[in-house]
Amino acid sequence: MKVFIILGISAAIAFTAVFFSFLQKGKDVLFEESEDNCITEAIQKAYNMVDYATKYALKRNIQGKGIASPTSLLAFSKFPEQESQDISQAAERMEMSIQVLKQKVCQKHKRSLHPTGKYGILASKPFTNRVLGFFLTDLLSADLLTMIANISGCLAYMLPPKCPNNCLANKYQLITGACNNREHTRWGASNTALARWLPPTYEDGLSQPRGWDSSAQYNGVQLPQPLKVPYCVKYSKEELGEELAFITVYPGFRVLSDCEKFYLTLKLRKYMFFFTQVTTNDTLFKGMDCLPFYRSSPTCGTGDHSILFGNLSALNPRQQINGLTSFLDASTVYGSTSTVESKLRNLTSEGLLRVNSKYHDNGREYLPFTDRVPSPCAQDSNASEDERIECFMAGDSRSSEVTSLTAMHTLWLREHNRLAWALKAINSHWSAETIYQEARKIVGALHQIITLRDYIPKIIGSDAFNQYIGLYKGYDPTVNPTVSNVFATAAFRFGHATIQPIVRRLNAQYLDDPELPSLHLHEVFFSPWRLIKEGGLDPLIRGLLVQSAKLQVQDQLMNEELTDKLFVLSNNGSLDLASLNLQRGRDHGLPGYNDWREFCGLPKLETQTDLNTIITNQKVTEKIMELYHNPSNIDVWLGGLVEDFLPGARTGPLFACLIGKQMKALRDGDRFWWENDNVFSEAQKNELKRHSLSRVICDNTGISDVPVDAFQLGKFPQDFKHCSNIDGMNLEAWKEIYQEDINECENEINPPCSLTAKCINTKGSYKCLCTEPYKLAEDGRTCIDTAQESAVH
Ligand code: HEM
Repeated sequence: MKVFIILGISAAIAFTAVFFSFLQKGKDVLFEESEDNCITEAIQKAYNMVDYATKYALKRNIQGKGIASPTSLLAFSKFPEQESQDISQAAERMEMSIQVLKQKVCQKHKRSLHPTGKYGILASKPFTNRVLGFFLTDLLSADLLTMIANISGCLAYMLPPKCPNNCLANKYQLITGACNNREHTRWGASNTALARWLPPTYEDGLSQPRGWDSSAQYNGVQLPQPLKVPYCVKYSKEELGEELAFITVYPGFRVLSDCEKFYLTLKLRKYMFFFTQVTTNDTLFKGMDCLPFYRSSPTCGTGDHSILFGNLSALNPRQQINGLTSFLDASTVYGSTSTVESKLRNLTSEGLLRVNSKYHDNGREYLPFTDRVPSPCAQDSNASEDERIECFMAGDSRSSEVTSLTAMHTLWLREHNRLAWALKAINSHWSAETIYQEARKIVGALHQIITLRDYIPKIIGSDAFNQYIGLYKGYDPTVNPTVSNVFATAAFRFGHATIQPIVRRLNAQYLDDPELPSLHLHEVFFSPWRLIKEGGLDPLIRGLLVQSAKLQVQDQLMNEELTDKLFVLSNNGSLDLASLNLQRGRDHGLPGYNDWREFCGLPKLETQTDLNTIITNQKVTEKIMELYHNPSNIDVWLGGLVEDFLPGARTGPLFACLIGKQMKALRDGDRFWWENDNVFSEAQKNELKRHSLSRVICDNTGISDVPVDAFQLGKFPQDFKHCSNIDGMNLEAWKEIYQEDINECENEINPPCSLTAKCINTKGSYKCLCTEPYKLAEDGRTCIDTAQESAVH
């Protein structure tokens, strides 16, 4: 005992000495370097700015009084949960410190500029001759740099997560998606950087978006302002329908939400408003100098502050955080962090998700309301002041963005609870945790099946599906499933061209209902009250089943509802989804259209004639060339969107390639993919395959007739089937044969182990153990002396 006390005291002394020397060193570094208070002031200033912005600016934006502006609504739908906020804030503090230090004239420390210096190397792409200021590592000591990293909290988020190695963690995906890959534990996890398939193109090589510097030239010309781009895609004519049902849009929406969400960066940096100046001709945005645009938050250790985490050769340009898990694991239903998950779960029930305690839909559940009140969702103008209907809460904060999307979120909440009840009925001995996890696992598998089997082939066509995705050959731990930046920021936003501007609500005969007239899209933005007070889920879902998705025509890509009226709840401003998409691509440093075509092995397009080989509508190519002058300058979202479709597809070759490659990575790099060995039993897999979105609708709404394939547009009644004829899974395959465990060791009459061995009971069996120097004999029940045994031999 004494030994331990002495050791303890020595350790304490040693620790204190190290601790104080560290503090002293830190103090020296901070205060000696900053006799003129230059550095400490700069850091302090940066921190104050970030903390102020976090506390007030964003909050004010989100919780303003009166009718919410489009920007507040966008902010609300992208508002990060606490854990993600902490990470974003750490990264912001770090980046802001560096920015302030860069701007601050620390003459005493400032060395001569490096005309071809370290930034010069970076700036070679595309601005070799730009002098971007003195290099910061020349100015700050390594100790101080590490200290800034530490103080900001960034270092902590760069360490690999600890992976639990217990039975539960091996059976069910962690809520954050971490540890799915045992070696690369952060692959696909929430709150990590989006993957880069091509190096980013920032103007300064690190973080400045293309087009920020209005004098910068690309292939001899300036890039067009994003607000000019709706000119190429916007239209206001009557709708053209296509042969897919409008509901096709919503799995897409779900996939995206499963995959990524960007956090708002703080409204501080001057290039917040980069390239969104409104020109005098923009009648739509009259009276506004610029459209607000929040940059996506950087991840720790990238962008301006990457210099802190390595030498120059390892410089790390700005990367963006993905707040959700990358995996198709239904994180839109369950959340991507344990904090959100525990808000969504009903922890006192048998594995259920929480439901709305105030409102019901003909006896069926609604999503619970958000706890971030008052939320910015629109209110019924006929309702009294105190009868507020807040935004809903789901695994993804965008669940209230459009009423039809809310309906789909609600459908999956109900499916989880339906499964949980059914599993409990089959396996009464299961704990609440097992029921919750098993139901979650099934819902995750259904998301995977519906996405990959029923949805993606219709989007990229069967040829591209076979080329880029193909048959499943098993889990490949070398594949990184992390969602790529180009997928999130460009390719998967093809969906914005498939949105109908009208939302229909239909009665049980699938006819327009005079009580529930059709609505314009802008009338259903952030309006959960419409769901609750205007007929619930069923009329909306019927509308999605018989209304066609919008046909994508090259000169009619995005309706005015999305370009002129995005998130408009009153006349206090507007957003435009087309320019947001473009700006986002530049904010994320996406290379241009031709770079991505080359990445996919598609020929580079040099001239308008080349463009016309893949975009048959010449008026469109003319407009594009008028804006961009050179095909290489085209922003990838626009270029990919206007390409002619592949046969049987809803995208052209570029987006088919990018979506296909992403889907393959999401499938092959997922250890918990439903088809992987030992994730489900063979019997369970066979049952899962029988299920479909149509069945989910039948089981969770009052709708009695549906098409067999919910995505294929059909006419009622001839193309519809009664729900009793729609196939679905039989949960008996999840029945666990439970036998009460018999403790064999208690059998005194016929003891399983000899008297020399110790008997240990195990589930369904027993073990006989011997202690040294004895070992178990071949009969498995007697202990023999090893010394005697070797003497005999
Ligand atoms: C009425 C329907 C829709 C509306 C109002 C809508 C609106 C938005 C908005 C405002 C953003 C954020 C823009 C930014 O600041 O960068 C966004 C992002 C995105 N949208 Fe849509 N969208 C809709 C449907 C879809 C569909 C059908 C798809 C795909 C099939 C899709 C794919 C994406 C993707 C991949 C992102 C980026 C990821 C994210 O921010 O979560 N959207 N959408």
